[in-house]
Order: sequence, then structure tokens, then C-alpha cells
Amino acid sequence: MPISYSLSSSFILPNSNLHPIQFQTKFRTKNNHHFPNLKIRSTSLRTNNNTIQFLKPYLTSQQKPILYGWLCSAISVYSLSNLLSKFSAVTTATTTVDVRQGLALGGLVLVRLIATYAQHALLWEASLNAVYEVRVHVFDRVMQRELTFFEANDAISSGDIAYRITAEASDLAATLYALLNTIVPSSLQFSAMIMHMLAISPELSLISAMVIPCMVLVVTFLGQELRKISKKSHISIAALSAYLNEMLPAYLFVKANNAESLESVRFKRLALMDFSAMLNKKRMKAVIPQVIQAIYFGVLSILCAGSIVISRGSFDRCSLVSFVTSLLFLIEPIQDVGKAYNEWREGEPAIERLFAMTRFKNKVVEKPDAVDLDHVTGDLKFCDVSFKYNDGLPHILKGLNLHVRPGEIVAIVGPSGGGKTTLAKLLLRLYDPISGSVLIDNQDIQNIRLQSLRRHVGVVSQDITLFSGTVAENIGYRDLTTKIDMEKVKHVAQTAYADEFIRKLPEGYNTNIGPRGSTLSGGQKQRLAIARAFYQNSSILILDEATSALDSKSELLVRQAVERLMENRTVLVISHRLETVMMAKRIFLLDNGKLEELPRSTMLNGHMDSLLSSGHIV
Ligand SMILES: Nc1ncnc2c1ncn2[C@@H]1O[C@H](COP(=O)(O)OP(=O)(O)OP(=O)(O)O)[C@@H](O)[C@H]1O
Repeated sequence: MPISYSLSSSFILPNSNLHPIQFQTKFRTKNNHHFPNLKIRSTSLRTNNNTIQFLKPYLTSQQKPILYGWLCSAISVYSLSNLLSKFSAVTTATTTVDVRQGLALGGLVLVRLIATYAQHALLWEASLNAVYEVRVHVFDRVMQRELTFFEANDAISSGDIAYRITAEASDLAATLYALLNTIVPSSLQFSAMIMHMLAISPELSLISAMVIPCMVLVVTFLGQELRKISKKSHISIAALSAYLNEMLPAYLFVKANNAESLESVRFKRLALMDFSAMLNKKRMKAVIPQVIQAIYFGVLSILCAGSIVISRGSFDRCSLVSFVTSLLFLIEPIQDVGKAYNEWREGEPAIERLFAMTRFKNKVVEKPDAVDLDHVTGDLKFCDVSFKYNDGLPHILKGLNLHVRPGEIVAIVGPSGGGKTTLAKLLLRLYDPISGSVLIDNQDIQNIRLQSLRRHVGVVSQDITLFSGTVAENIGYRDLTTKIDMEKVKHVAQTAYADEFIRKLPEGYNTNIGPRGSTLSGGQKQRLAIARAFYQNSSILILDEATSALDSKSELLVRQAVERLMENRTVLVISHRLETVMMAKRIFLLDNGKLEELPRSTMLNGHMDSLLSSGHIV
């Protein structure tokens, strides 16, 4: 469905493979500076052990490959057990080895290899599928979050969000695989080996079992340590990713300010933090298998010495070989359990960080009986609207009233920070007023379906949002996932005075315009944005500082395009620029939370000087 104004994301457009997910708010959000405090939320991490609950539905949906994978592991263990019995018989045989025995051994080896391969492949398939579903769920939930999630003071930075959905979700696949590959396959191998050993010597098997509690104690302790270290490393790498995500798009600013070395220092600081966190994690991960092996081989040596005493020569050679081989194969599942446990502890923070973004309650909620508006004439009313962003913050709007008639063009001027953009956000229902109401065609917008509302209200702002992708995809963004109407794209481009420059591009409408439209000039970007608004064809239009200072030719083209765009629409012009303001029929001054109408004629004469001197217009 088309959206007039939404979270902009330079995510990959179809046919384009350039961009990481990146969230920015499209209007000038108040923390959208290039150098914000890189706050990486760690407080939202829950420390309970219920993370498996989050994953349950995703694992349940993968029953089929999981069960087949486990079946393959049973076949693999069965062949191993048989192999061990036959192998010990062969190694202790006094006469030459019979060909059939050799073939049977070879057959068993082959079955084990194939079954083990299938086990791994199927369990990876299940893990990766589950992660795909988790990713889609998390992304959809993030898309459902309201604007405050992205622009509040304590908002999670776009880099951090991107890191969670990309790298941390990938880590989750390894965690899930380790878990699935342990629960049944390792238990099967462990049980088979124990049974094998019990059959040969119950006493020796019991002594061997001593190894288990030792392992459990050590692995649990080390796992807890690993979890703590791992949490730190997740936070440090997310900080690095957030930094890069915000700094790289600002390369022009950085270069213009000779700030390369400054940024290098900032980068090194964060990279160093990540280095030490990562090193600690890797060291811990490296030490764990060694500790496990040390315990295992310690117990094994005691066992071997003990076995000689206990058996007092009652073992035949075949049984001894079989017993020791089983013991050796026992280490594999024990180690796997340890590894899986550690993977789990290591992956837990990633799971919590991912799902933390999905737990929320939006304040802007669509009513179940909200209506779809087919056609909108564009009658717009703000009735006694009061608004503040948060409880502790001051009122931005105080009982504001405004009536814009269908097809009317109204300009709002006022001091910076006066609340002009906030007014537009309320019209789009990105926030709800704390009192009063906003009406479109006499219908309270709280009774209109959000998609329907945003389809009828278009926005062109100075912070133009263009994506990596072709010119046509950017203009026809509304139909990106369905079918872009190329005739319409060309028509709206002509209307927006963009067709001429588009045709000169190497591949015309199919030219890729680079990240955020980096290959285009300011005026070209503005005309593309206007063409997109034409394509969307909303009855109500918000022009938020839509025209910025350009060279006179470009400015003329943009202004003419804007004039055409405003025809037959209700338009709210938010601007500081005199040329733009003068396009409006009525002009209002928004100051101290209230609107005051400035008579146009008066403005052109008396008020003008004071507005210019106060900086309300330029
Ligand atoms: N998400 C937010 N959380 C808290 N305060 C905010 C938020 N967004 C805006 N504000 C504050 O609300 C006030 C009004 O902001 P708004 O963007 O509506 O002003 P404006 O009139 O459009 O300003 P300008 O002309 O400079 O663009 C400002 O003081 C701003 O700091």
C-alpha cells in the first residue's frame, strides 16, 4: 500500500543490491544529527532464562527438517555402534580379515558418513529457516513501531537495529544449530556408547560416569562467565556498527570539516572496545574445550589405570579395545553438549536484544472499527489541539485551531522549534494530540484506518528520502512491490520538470541513482521527490520546507513543479522561505503553541519586516 510518509529506510529495493537496512526518520527528526551520542541500549536486556520461549514457535514450524535430521542422527549412531562391535572383532582377529567383514565395515562407514551429512544439512536448514522467520518477524514489528521509537532521546540507533537484525540474527542460527545438533544426536550417541560400555563392564562404566558431574559443574560455571562476556561484546560491536551507520553517510560533512583524523580517533576508540570484548570472548571460548578435555583425559587416565586393577585380567583383548573405543566416542557428545551450552549462553544476549525490539505497546492505535476513506475532498480541521512529546516536556501546541478548506493553500510560518513540523506529524497521526482532534472531511482521523489516512496525505520535505534503486523505482515507490506504472512515472516526471534530466541519465528511468540518490544534484532530488508526490496523488499535501535554496534555474523549475503539485489539493506549506510562503492563500504564524492569521496584504507591507527580522521567513 502506498504511504505518504513513513519511516524511510534505505533498504534494498527490488533489483538493487546495495544497501544495508538503515532507519532514519524522514522529517527532520530531532536526534537526526550525524554525531549523536551513540547510545546502545543494554538496559532492555532481560536476564531471565526464558529466551527459549521466544524461539519455540519458530522451532515448532521447522518440525519436519528437525525430525528428519534427528532420524539421520539415529542412523548415524546405529552405524557407529555396529561399527565399533565389528571393528573390535576385526582388530583382535587372529586370522586374516574376511572380505565380507571388510565390506560390511566399509558399508557401515559409508552409511555413517551419509547420515551424518544429512543430519547436519537438515538441522542447518531448520536453523536458518527459523532465523529467517525471526528476522521477518522482528523487522515487521520494528516497522509497526511508532515514530517515538526512532526519534526519542533514548531511541535505539539505526546502526544498532541494523546490527541486531543482520549479524546477531546470523549468530542465532549457529546457536540454534548447536542446540538442535545436541538435544537428540548427542544424547543418542551418548546413550549408545554408555550401553555399549555397560554391556562390557558395568563397574568400569560407573567409574567412567564420574566424568559427567565434573563436566556439568565446570561447563555451567564457564557458561555463565561466557554469557556476561558475550553480552559486552554484543554491545560493543553494535556501538561500532551504529557509529559507522551514522558517520559514513556524513562523509561530505566530515571531509568539509577536515574531521578525518577526529573520526579516526572516534572509530579507534570504539574498535578497541570491541577488540577487547571480542578477545575476552574468544579466549573464554578457547579455554572451555581445553578444560573439558583436561577433565576428560584426567578421568580417562585414572580409569585406564583402574581398569587394569579391577578387571584383573578378566577382560579379553576384544572387550578392552571395544570399551576404550566407546569411551573415546563418548567424549564427542559430551563436548558437543558443552559447546551447545556455551553457544546458547553466548547467543542469549543476541536473542534478547532482537526480541526486545518486538515488545512494545504503541500509543497510536488503530481502532478496530476504523474506516477506509475512498475519496477525500481535503477539508482539514485542527480543533483545540494540544500536544507535548512526553510527560516531562513542555506543551508544543496549546489549544490550536485551524480550518483549511478543500483545495486551499495555507502556509505556516513561525520561529524555529515552534511546532510546525509537529503539526504535520499530528496530521499524519504519527502522534496523537493529548487533547482536541484533527478532522479530515469532518471525520476524526482517529476513526480512519492509518493506511487510508496516510494514502490521502502526502509529504514533500526538504530532507528528501531517496533509495538505492532506479529513478523509476524511486518515483513509483508506492507500487514498488506490485507493478510500477511506467507510463504514469514518465507522465509525473514530465509534470515535475524532471523528465528532461532523467532522459539524459545513462539508462534514463532505469538508471541507478546510488545510495540516497547520491549521484543527483539537490534540485534533481527535489524534482524526483515532487514527481513521487504526483505519482502518489494525495488530496492533502504537506510541503515541509520542500524548496531549498538552489541556483536560479533549478529553483525556478522546482518552484514551478511545486506550483503544479499544489493545484487542486489542500496544501499545508511549512516554510521559512518568502517565495514558498507567498504561494499560499492564507498565512499563519505559529508561535507559543497557537496560530495567528497574518492577513496577506498586511504581511506584504507591515508584518514583512518584523517577520524577516525575527527570522520567521527569509
Ligand atoms: N521526538 C521529539 N521528542 C521530543 N521533543 C521533540 C521531538 N520532536 C520535536 N521536538 C521538539 O518540539 C519542538 C517543536 O519541533 P518542530 O520540529 O515541530 O518545530 P518546527 O517549528 O518545525 O522547527 P523548525 O522550523 O526549526 O523546523 C522543538 O522544541 C523540538 O525540540
